[in-house]
Amino acid sequence: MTQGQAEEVVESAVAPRENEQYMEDEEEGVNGPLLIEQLEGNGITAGDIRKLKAEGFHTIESVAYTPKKALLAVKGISEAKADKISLEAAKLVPLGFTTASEFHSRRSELICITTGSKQLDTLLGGGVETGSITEVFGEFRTGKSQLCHTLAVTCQLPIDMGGGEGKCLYIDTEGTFRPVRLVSIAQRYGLNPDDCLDNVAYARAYNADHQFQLLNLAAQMMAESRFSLLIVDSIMSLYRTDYSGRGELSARQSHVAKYMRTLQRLADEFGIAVVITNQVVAQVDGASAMFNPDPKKPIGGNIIAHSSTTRLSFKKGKAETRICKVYDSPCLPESECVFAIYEDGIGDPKVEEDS
Ligand SMILES: Nc1ncnc2c1ncn2[C@@H]1O[C@H](COP(=O)(O)OP(=O)(O)OP(=O)(O)O)[C@@H](O)[C@H]1O
Repeated sequence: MTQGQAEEVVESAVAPRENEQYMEDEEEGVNGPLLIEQLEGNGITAGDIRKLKAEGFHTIESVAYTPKKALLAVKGISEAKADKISLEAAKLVPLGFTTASEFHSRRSELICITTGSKQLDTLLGGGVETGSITEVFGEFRTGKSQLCHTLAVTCQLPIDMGGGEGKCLYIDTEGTFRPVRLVSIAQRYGLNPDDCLDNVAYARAYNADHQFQLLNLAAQMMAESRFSLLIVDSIMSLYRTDYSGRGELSARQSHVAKYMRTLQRLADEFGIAVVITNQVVAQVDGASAMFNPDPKKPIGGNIIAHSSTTRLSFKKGKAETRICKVYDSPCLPESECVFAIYEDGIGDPKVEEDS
């Protein structure tokens, strides 16, 4: 890439919220979510809006998608007011039936974010899909965090380069985020490393409750500027330490369910891709444990299984190579591919030259 091309890429990548295209989109009201302030009027006051925002409702979509019970839980919102808010939100956010063809055309507009590997992108039907949750699970050193680091950069690229033209929000529960990795990856794509780092909002989560509270802040930030990716690396590690033993299992799973539901809501509301990583444990039950010499399964049980849209299993390969298998997906076959981890992020394995 020439210096000129690189500058062009940097210019059109994310930070430019002021970018003309974004402004045009905003003026026409396309693409972005509807800000909660637009609900004011028709008996809904600025004070009501403030109360909703304090509880993490920053868009009209967020109130339209939430159950009435959650609106009633907002301090100072009466039953009549909750009904009014739901009614007004439903006028602006489509909640009814649509035809399959209209849904199909909407889905074809979904952006996929490149993983950095052509083979992995092909396996995923273009890359990591926006509007849904992708779970990546595998043993330690299988490249889960490396993929997250690569996506944190590629999500900032222009759409025609496989990006999402948005910033990244990175929730790190294990302290494995390394900004220096983003610098090398940014250089690979000709992005300015400083801009690239500025476009990643990073938070270290210290316990499961804090991990949840961060989503509230995330919603606020997403309402204020364009994000295309939210990463949680890794989803279950704090739950494993904060909830121990069978006695706390039910409380843990209900907290996880609420967390996953909020992630999906953010994906729907802001059209972002959500990527979560997960650990694995030895599988001691079932047929696969009998026939597989080293069976492993992701943790989090049915809650994680049902709320992740696409589930990918990572395994170690030779040297820097890793194997990705589609474990569960609503539209991808159960196939696999090989990718590799390099200093400049995820890529395709180098073809060995014949000697
Ligand atoms: N700068 C780099 N250049 C090339 N490979 C790297 C670099 N940094 C890390 N790796 C490779 O990435 C692998 C670690 O991957 P990653 O950190 O994504 O693991 P993980 O699957 O997230 O594991 P864990 O569950 O322990 O966090 C290591 O095997 C290492 O060889």
